[in-house]
Amino acid sequence: MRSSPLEAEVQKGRFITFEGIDGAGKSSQIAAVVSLLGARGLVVEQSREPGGTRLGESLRELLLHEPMHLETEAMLMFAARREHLAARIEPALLRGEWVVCDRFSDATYAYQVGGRGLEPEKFAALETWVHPGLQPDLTLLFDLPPEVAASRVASTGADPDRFEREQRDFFVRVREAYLERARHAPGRICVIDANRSPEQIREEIETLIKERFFA
Ligand SMILES: Nc1ncnc2c1ncn2[C@@H]1O[C@H](COP(=O)(O)OP(=O)(O)O)[C@@H](O)[C@H]1O
Ligand SMILES: Cc1cn([C@H]2C[C@H](O)[C@@H](COP(=O)(O)OP(=O)(O)O)O2)c(=O)[nH]c1=O
Repeated sequence: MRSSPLEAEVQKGRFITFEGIDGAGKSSQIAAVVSLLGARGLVVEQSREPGGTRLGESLRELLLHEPMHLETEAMLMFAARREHLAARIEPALLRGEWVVCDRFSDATYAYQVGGRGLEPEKFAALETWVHPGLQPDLTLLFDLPPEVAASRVASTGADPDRFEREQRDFFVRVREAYLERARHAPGRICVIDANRSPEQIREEIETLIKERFFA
């Protein structure tokens, strides 16, 4: 028996992504959103890019540590994403589950187009190839000055990867590309001022998610 449009709507899974330059503070906020959704009885699939599958995690290792041509980098990001979509994201959404993902294609636009200088047409061709017609339902873009983000990354004491070792102007370009992408998709991408306390940010995100999905 076919479900009514209302039932179909209720059963439909939602796709939420988190974006921002390295050190923006996404990680702990993702955990808060996952528990907020879980507390509503929703089944939530949490993942990250590059990664999310065994193959994707192997590609992540290469992407984060192995020097490579910028087009190789862009294509490997999308190769990992293709696998991730097929193996996890699309099946979860079809089951009516919610997917919360640390980064998606906006990161490729920001880092590879904005940061590295990949031609936007090449990015658009890959995006159309890999996920035609699919975009997140909501993207939370954590925005803050690169110098603040860099000092947060440094304070973790962890060995910086290939991206985290980039200089300030790289992150200025990445940030600008993210904001440009947000200007083109104002209904999907919400810009969050990430240069505030974790509590203030969490409150804003909780309100936003309640208004967007549960009002
Ligand atoms: N709002 C915040 N204010 C100050 N420090 C923060 C904030 N959010 C996160 N941090 C700290 O900054 C560092 C990077 O945060 P993280 O969540 O790993 O960033 P991301 O996942 O965006 O790279 C961590 O040490 C974290 O504790
Ligand atoms: C998904 C994606 C990530 N990246 C970069 C951004 C990050 O520097 C890096 C890994 O992202 P992330 O998991 O946020 O790093 P960390 O766990 O260290 O906070 O990959 C791209 O350059 N393009 C992409 O498409």
